[in-house]
Amino acid sequence: MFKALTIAGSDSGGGAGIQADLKTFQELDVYGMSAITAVTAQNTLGVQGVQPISKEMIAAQIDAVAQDLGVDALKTGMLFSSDIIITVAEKIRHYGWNKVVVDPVMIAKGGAPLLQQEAVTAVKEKLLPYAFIVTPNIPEAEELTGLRIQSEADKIEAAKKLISYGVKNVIIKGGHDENTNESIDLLFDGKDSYTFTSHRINTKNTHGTGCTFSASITACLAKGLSVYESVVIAKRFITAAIEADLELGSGHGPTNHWAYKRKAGITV
Ligand SMILES: Nc1ncnc2c1ncn2[C@@H]1O[C@H](COP(=O)(O)OP(=O)(O)OP(=O)(O)O)[C@@H](O)[C@H]1O
Ligand SMILES: Cc1ncc(CO)c(N)n1
Repeated sequence: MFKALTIAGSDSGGGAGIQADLKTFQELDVYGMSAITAVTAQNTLGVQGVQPISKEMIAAQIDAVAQDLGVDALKTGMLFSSDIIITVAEKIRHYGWNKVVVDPVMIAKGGAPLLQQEAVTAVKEKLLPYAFIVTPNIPEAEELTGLRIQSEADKIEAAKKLISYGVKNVIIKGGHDENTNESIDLLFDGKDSYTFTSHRINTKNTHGTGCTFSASITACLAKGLSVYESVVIAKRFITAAIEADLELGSGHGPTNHWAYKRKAGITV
């Protein structure tokens, strides 16, 4: 039995955040647990409200899981404020967790802020030193490094800068690079870089792609796979989920979390 924890925000619409993470853990045969950092009122059209949870309650959720169930790997998603980031980083340090996936969530697809601007420094200084892998999209990598990313060489430069903050591995996702008909993710382990390429799927239903991708990596790390192997599976999982996207709601619809398992011929 492998167990994974997500420390992230709730998306009432079910396509991103905690809900996407738990669905992904389940599909990859990993027992999922959660510590909710904020509740969002959200659907495919946008974010209608955000209510952060107190840092005491976030700490209590993490302690409850750590002290009874145990954690093989964890991911962080929406953390919203510096206070929450510091609380989470302190718990990661306290429990000595090292399979830590940091998805530096900043802005929802519709443009709503999920991280306060003044909290970016806390992500860099307080959280990234504990990250085994950080999974920014291109705008997030630009914000964290202050660099412009337009080419593969730029991605490597940005990844090197992120490594200098104490992260072990970096994957810069290519979902936002609409200049190509491919979606290219670049993994850098501090020494070598590897690219993971899929054809660009023409759909507006990409709500929660980043959450789903980082949750897949977390589930695979929990099972004991290497970072490279985990990214291979995560890329297959997210590509299948976007290919079989769900036409739900009238905005950016969710991806299909059960597509990967169905594709493998596993039906219940
Ligand atoms: N249109 C697409 N076609 C194929 N793959 C895609 C597409 N959009 C995103 N991806 C893949 O989905 C994963 C997540 O990338 P993306 O850059 O969309 O993350 P994100 O912006 O953090 O997502 P989120 O909307 O959850 O914040 C990556 O593996 C990326 O290559
Ligand atoms: C709660 C939450 N976390 C992350 C994202 C990013 O997709 C979102 N839209 N909502």
